[in-house]
Order: sequence, then C-alpha cells, then structure tokens
Amino acid sequence: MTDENARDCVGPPGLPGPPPVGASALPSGTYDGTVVLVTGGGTGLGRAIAAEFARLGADLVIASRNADRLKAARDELAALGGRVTAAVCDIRDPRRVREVFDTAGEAYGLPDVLVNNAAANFPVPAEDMSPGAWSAVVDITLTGTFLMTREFGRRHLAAGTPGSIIDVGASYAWTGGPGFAHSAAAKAGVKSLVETLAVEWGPYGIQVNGLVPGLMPHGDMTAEIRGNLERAEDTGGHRVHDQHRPPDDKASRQPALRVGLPRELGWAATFLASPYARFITGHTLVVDGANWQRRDLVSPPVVTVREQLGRAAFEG
Ligand SMILES: CCCCC/C=C/C(=O)SCCNC(=O)CCNC(=O)[C@H](O)C(C)(C)COP(=O)(O)OP(=O)(O)OC[C@H]1O[C@@H](n2cnc3c(N)ncnc32)[C@H](O)[C@@H]1OP(=O)(O)O
Ligand SMILES: NC(=O)C1=CN([C@@H]2O[C@H](COP(=O)(O)OP(=O)(O)OC[C@H]3O[C@@H](n4cnc5c(N)ncnc54)[C@H](OP(=O)(O)O)[C@@H]3O)[C@@H](O)[C@H]2O)C=CC1
Repeated sequence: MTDENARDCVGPPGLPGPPPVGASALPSGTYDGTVVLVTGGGTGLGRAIAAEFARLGADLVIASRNADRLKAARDELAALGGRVTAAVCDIRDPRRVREVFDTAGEAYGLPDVLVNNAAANFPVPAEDMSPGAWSAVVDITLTGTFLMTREFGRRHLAAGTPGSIIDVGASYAWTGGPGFAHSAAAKAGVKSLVETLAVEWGPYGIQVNGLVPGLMPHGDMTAEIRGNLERAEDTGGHRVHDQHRPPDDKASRQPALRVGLPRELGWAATFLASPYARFITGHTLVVDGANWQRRDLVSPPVVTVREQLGRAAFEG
C-alpha cells in the first residue's frame, strides 16, 4: 500500500486512492509520434495532464503567458521522456494563437491533440463584478478556448487529418456557481462548444470532449482559489488536502472522503484522446468522486456569497 492509500480513520473508508505516480492504464508508447498541445501546461492540472501524455511518449507544446513558469515546467516535463516546447501566448490573442500552432508545426508537426486547460477565475459577488472582471474571465476561459479550438480545427480540416480536443471544464457548467458567475457562465459555454463541435467536426475525424476536475488542490493554485478552499476548511470540514485524516475527523466534504489527485485527471485525459476512446465524442467526463451530485437530506442554512467572502452587507 502506498501512503496515499493508507487509512487509519474510524468510519467509512471513502474511495480508494489511485495507483502511484508513474503508473498508467495505457500501453507504454501509446503516444509515440504524437504531438500534444496543452494550454496552461506550465502549472497545476495542465502540467499534470501534460506529464501523463509525456510518460506515454508524446511530444509536448505547453502554452501560456508566463515564460518563467513555462520554462520550469518544460524542464520538468522533458525529464519524463519526450520533447517539450514552451510557447508564450495569451490565448485571447488570435494572432499569438496562430503563431503557437506555427511554432508547434515547425518543431514537431501539427498537434494531434489539443488540451484547452487554461482558464481564469476568482471569487466575487456578481453585484460587485466590473465589466473588466467579467471580460477577463470569460475572454480567457471561453473565447481563448474557442480561438485555440478554431485554429486546431481549421488546420486539421485543411490537412484532412483527424485530431482530438479536450476542453477542461467545471461542474458548475451544469449547476451554476454562486460567487463565480463569470467562470460558471464561461464553463457552461465551453461545455456547449464541446457538444456543438463534436457534431460539426465528427465527419472530419475530429473528436471534441470535455473533462471536468473535481476538487484537486495543487501548489500552483492562485491565492484566491486556495483561500476559497481554506474558508471551507474553517467552517468545520476536514482539511481537504490532508490525505491522512485523523481518526476523530468529522464528515469530509467530499463523498469520496478524499480530494482528487492531479494525475487522476491526467489519466482521464490520456484515455479520452487515445485510440481506445475513438467513439467517444461530445461527452464531458467528470472526475470528481461524485461531488457535484452531492445533496444533503436536510440542506444547511443559506449563507450569502457576500458573507462567505467576508464582504460588508449589501446596502442597495
Ligand atoms: C473553488 C472553486 C473552483 C472552481 C473551478 C475553477 C477553477 C479555476 O478556474 S482555477 C484557474 C484559476 N487560475 C487563474 O485564474 C490564473 C489566471 N488568472 C489571472 O491571470 C488573473 O486572475 C486574471 C483573471 C485577473 C487575468 O489577468 P489580466 O488579464 O491581467 O487581468 P487584470 O489584472 O487586468 O484584471 C482584469 C479585470 O479583472 C478585475 N479583477 C482582477 N482580479 C479580481 C478579483 N480578484 N476580484 C475582482 N475583480 C478582479 C480587475 O480589477 C480588472 O477589472 P477592471 O479594473 O474593472 O478593468
Ligand atoms: N484545481 C481545481 O480544483 C479545479 C480546476 N478546474 C479547471 O482546471 C483547469 C486548470 O486549473 P488549475 O490548474 O487549477 O489552475 P492554474 O491557475 O494552475 O492554471 C491556469 C493556467 O491557465 C494559464 N492561463 C491563464 N490565463 C491565460 C491566458 N490568457 N493565456 C494563456 N494561458 C493562460 C495560466 O498560465 P499563465 O499565468 O502563465 O498564463 C495557468 O497555467 C482550469 O480550466 C480550471 O478552470 C476546474 C475545477 C476545479
């Protein structure tokens, strides 16, 4: 048993932990000769997704705005085997988006797989949200995803080659996301894009799927998203990033009684883009231990978004 699987608590055990880092359900070399472009591949979940493709032989292009973070990730990912190119790009800029595909093409050829992972988010009550704040999140999360997708689609349609797109989403695409009106609306748009383009481009051999992580803490989380998790911990839940819950722990906030590990998302991504998932398209796979379906028999009292964020009462 690995440490992550160890359990010393009283009560139900929750979902078992995953296999260790480096394990894979897919045959070694599944992605040999394949080019995978991951936006936001320099941090967090994007880097974890990129790592699983790299372990299976892919050549990688990671793209985002921050050159330093990209460089650090490039070195780390290159140590896993394949070749890695870092491309500085703001996915809101269609010209830079075209240039990233040109760079990828010159280095390795047209990417076979596009993972639209880059996104933006911060909690803010809707009534306090400026037009600029709305646009920043929607333009990165939805429009940036569309621009990357359009470029990938155009090039594959022109070349007559198949491809696979994975759009990283969020479960509040279905449920709404109080405190995250911009991000929830953008992620709902992303889910819709998946469903629309799977049909438009299926005839040309292009798969389009969504992939939704549950709560998957990691060291690159922005202070505000991390703060949101810590507020939840302060109100009685167990410390969600502890893998070893103490025996006297109260109920976890996840039905799985644990959070997700980034590599669990990476494994799902490598499956969705693999030859074993060729007939799966237009689907959004949720990897969250059923957290988004959780309902209590008796609902807890409503706490306004303003209160949750520690903001003064709204005075009209
Ligand atoms: C816990 C539930 C999680 C649910 C699942 C989803 C998770 C995620 O999506 S996690 C991904 C989070 N990662 C990131 O957000 C990384 C990238 N983010 C950023 O770069 C910034 O946060 C950004 C979104 C603000 C974008 O940067 P940039 O384009 O440089 O934007 P500006 O700094 O110029 O700001 C634009 C606009 O937004 C207002 N604003 C910025 N931060 C906040 C804030 N924390 N609260 C309210 N408003 C904010 C800023 O004031 C500008 O507005 P105007 O001044 O009105 O123009
Ligand atoms: N972590 C979690 O628990 C959850 C995450 N998600 C989703 O998972 C995905 C990854 O999130 P996570 O890893 O946690 O967050 P991170 O903040 O680590 O990643 C966001 C990435 O997007 C990049 N990015 C942001 N803006 C732009 C831009 N304009 N152009 C290019 N790249 C950009 C950032 O790089 P840079 O700053 O260099 O541009 C960064 O690498 C997102 O789609 C998020 O919505 C969904 C639900 C839960």
